Amino acid sequence: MLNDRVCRCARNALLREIDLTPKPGLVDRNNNGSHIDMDYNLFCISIETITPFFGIFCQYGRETAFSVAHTTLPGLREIGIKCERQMLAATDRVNTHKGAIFSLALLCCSVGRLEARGEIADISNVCRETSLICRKIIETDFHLAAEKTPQTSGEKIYRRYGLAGARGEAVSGFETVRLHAWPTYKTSMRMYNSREKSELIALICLISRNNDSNIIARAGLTGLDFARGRAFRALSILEGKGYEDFLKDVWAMNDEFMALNISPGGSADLLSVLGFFENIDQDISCEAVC
Ligand SMILES: CC(C)(COP(=O)(O)OP(=O)(O)OC[C@H]1O[C@@H](n2cnc3c(N)ncnc32)[C@H](O[C@H]2O[C@H](COP(=O)(O)OP(=O)(O)OP(=O)(O)O)[C@@H](O)[C@H]2O)[C@@H]1O)[C@@H](O)C(=O)NCCC(=O)NCCS
Ligand SMILES: Nc1ncnc2[nH]cnc12
Repeated sequence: MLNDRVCRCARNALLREIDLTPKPGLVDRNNNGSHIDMDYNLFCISIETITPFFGIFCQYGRETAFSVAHTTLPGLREIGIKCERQMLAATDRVNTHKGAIFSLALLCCSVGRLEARGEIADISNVCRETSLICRKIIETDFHLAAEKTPQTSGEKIYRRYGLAGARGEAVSGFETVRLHAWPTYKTSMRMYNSREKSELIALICLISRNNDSNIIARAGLTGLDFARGRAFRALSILEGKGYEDFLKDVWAMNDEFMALNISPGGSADLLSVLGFFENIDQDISCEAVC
């Protein structure tokens, strides 16, 4: 897959995420969720700003494909920090996609590494490669930096609760997406033949299972427990009463999350990861057929 196709896969995944409406507590086409500092247009500006970097992440993966995976993370992070800076410059310092940059950068780099070695860049291989790149990230970011004053939400949350947030998800090879949201999405696509309905069901599945550091940072473990339980309840409504009742309940969830300042930003990023999975899955099947 050419670097510009990888860029398109990542950009499309980010656009599908921001376009999905409703999304409890999150920015969408209808409202800004639990956010006073960002809206739909700002996310679109952010997406166009960071998109070119996904090709650079992929090219970096091609150039370091035969290096031991975890030794390439510092170099990838240097590019990621430049990308973050461009994002913050474009958004007047609002953090729209810090987590999405991290997750998608790893996936784009993994595509480059696999293709440079002549291996197929399917979901399973890309997730395994990402896990190998991040193999030492918990040790280096948290344990070796134990004396360092925690600066970010993730560092503070790990220090306090032992939950690894975005890093933990990457180390697991995006297990919450791979083992839960992606199968749920594929089943929903077969049942409803609707990408929008399937994306929303997958998002609620993610919220029900994800240890989202954004929720913890804003509403503590109590907020995380509430959000996960509330998402499970919406899924049980889907199973028991069907999609229309589920959708009504998700709109109610949005009001409840906003009242509690809950924003599942990490789950929104994992929905972008799911969109990236679908795009590379289709690209492979397309290449196979085309
Ligand atoms: C590796 C880093 C990204 C780690 O950053 P941090 O130490 O902060 O770690 P986390 O808090 O764990 O995660 C950072 C962001 O990742 C998203 N996230 C959270 N939990 C999960 C999860 N379980 N799975 C996946 N992703 C997760 C989340 O990002 C989204 O939410 C942000 C917007 O929400 P908001 O509440 O507005 O956030 P704030 O502005 O911080 O709060 P307010 O001030 O508004 O109240 C947005 O970022 C979304 O993307 C987490 O925020 C990082 O340290 C790093 O290394 N970056 C530089 C290197 C780099 O980019 N490398 C790329 C190649 S490796
Ligand atoms: N749609 C969204 N709303 C709020 N935070 C997010 N982080 C990633 N996507 C988001």
